[in-house]
Amino acid sequence: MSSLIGLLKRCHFAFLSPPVPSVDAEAGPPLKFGILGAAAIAPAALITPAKSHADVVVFAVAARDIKRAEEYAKKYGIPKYYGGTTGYQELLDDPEIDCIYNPLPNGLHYEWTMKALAAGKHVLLEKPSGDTAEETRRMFDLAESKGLVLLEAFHYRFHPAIQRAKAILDSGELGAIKSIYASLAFPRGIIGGDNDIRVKYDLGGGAMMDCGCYPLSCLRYLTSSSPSAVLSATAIRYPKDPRIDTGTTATLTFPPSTPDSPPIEATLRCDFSVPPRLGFIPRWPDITARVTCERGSVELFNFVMPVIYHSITVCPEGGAVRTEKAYSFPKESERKGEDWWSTYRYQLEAFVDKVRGRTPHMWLDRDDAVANMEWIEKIYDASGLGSRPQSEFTLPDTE
Ligand SMILES: NC(=O)C1=CN([C@@H]2O[C@H](COP(=O)(O)OP(=O)(O)OC[C@H]3O[C@@H](n4cnc5c(N)ncnc54)[C@H](OP(=O)(O)O)[C@@H]3O)[C@@H](O)[C@H]2O)C=CC1
Ligand SMILES: O=C1OC[C@@H](O)[C@H](O)[C@H]1O
Repeated sequence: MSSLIGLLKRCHFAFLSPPVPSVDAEAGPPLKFGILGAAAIAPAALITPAKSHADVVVFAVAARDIKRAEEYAKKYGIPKYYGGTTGYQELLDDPEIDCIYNPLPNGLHYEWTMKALAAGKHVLLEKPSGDTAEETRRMFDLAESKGLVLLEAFHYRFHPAIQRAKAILDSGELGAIKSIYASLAFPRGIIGGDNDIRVKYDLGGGAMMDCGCYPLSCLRYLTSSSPSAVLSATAIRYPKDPRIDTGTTATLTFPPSTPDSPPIEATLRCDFSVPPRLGFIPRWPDITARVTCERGSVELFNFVMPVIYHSITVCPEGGAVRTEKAYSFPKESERKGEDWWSTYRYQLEAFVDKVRGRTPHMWLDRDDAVANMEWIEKIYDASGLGSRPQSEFTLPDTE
């Protein structure tokens, strides 16, 4: 019962009504964020987390349709909105705005991140960072040349749960990693629909892009490396457009985790449309990272949305099985956070720290973002679907 109450409390504060910090009269003006597009993810990923961050104000939103922008701004208490064909650019040109949140479809990440950086704004960029690794390289080149912060929003990495799982692996308690499995798979009907950006090839759709980027990133994080090869990749093709995968399963190898151990065998699974068992029994989402080591195993259930509920099950060979939870960091680590902080709230803390010149508790850098895109492309190559189309956009003064 107490764990159910805990879950409800965490969800309430994380996604509905977070505690609002008191105003610090000494503090300077907060960072002003603008949102590109009236996107479905923005309330969870930025608007609500911002309410509990004293140094953040969601100041403006732009949508292609001004009415939609106005309604969205009103609904979420955003003071300013832009709309129409010039709305996105007007938002970027607003001199009051410091940071841009880019939750546009994947195929538009590159163009609008380049434009945002060119306008001198820091960018929190939704995952996956672009359609190709080349796009990702170019975005980071521009950010670096302008001294701006650019972060691929792999929010799960900022949460204590995944960091605890990695710390267990890194501690050596279980020995070298032998094999690893990571999955983000949803039952049919939760995500998608024929008009969803996820099934639009020209917008960078596909399950490997949308969901698969997480287990890939997770495999890379937990093994502290990138794959050495894709052994196999099988895509379930979307009947209405066979260039789109609604699910992909890939087997990969990773370099050995210790000098005298063999290469790691890895399996990645992603799916946004898992059919019901026997055609009618609904399935649970599979949001798991499972690692088998020389002397035991560790499994993190729900590495993507751990604030709702997660469990870290450690099975040391010959020892007692234990289950850990990590909703916040241990007190002695002096890291910021509360049990109800979502992955997005932890991420926002880090992003603001970086913009303010402080050292964030966790960061994902250029190499990480580029490597993830490279291996997404390699998995698509191996499944026969090929990369999503690279943007044809060129920024007038920089290319
Ligand atoms: N971090 C996370 O947990 C999640 C991240 N994401 C990522 O966020 C991004 C957006 O996802 P989501 O919010 O679900 O998507 P939505 O479809 O809700 O939002 C995308 C936005 O893009 C704008 N847009 C601009 N051009 C187009 C176009 N040609 N077709 C469609 N939309 C267009 C729309 O804005 P307008 O209002 O101007 O019409 C729309 O609001 C993706 O990159 C996705 O991978 C998604 C879900 C979860
Ligand atoms: O980023 C995401 O996280 C969870 C999924 O629901 C979603 O499709 C994806 O875009």
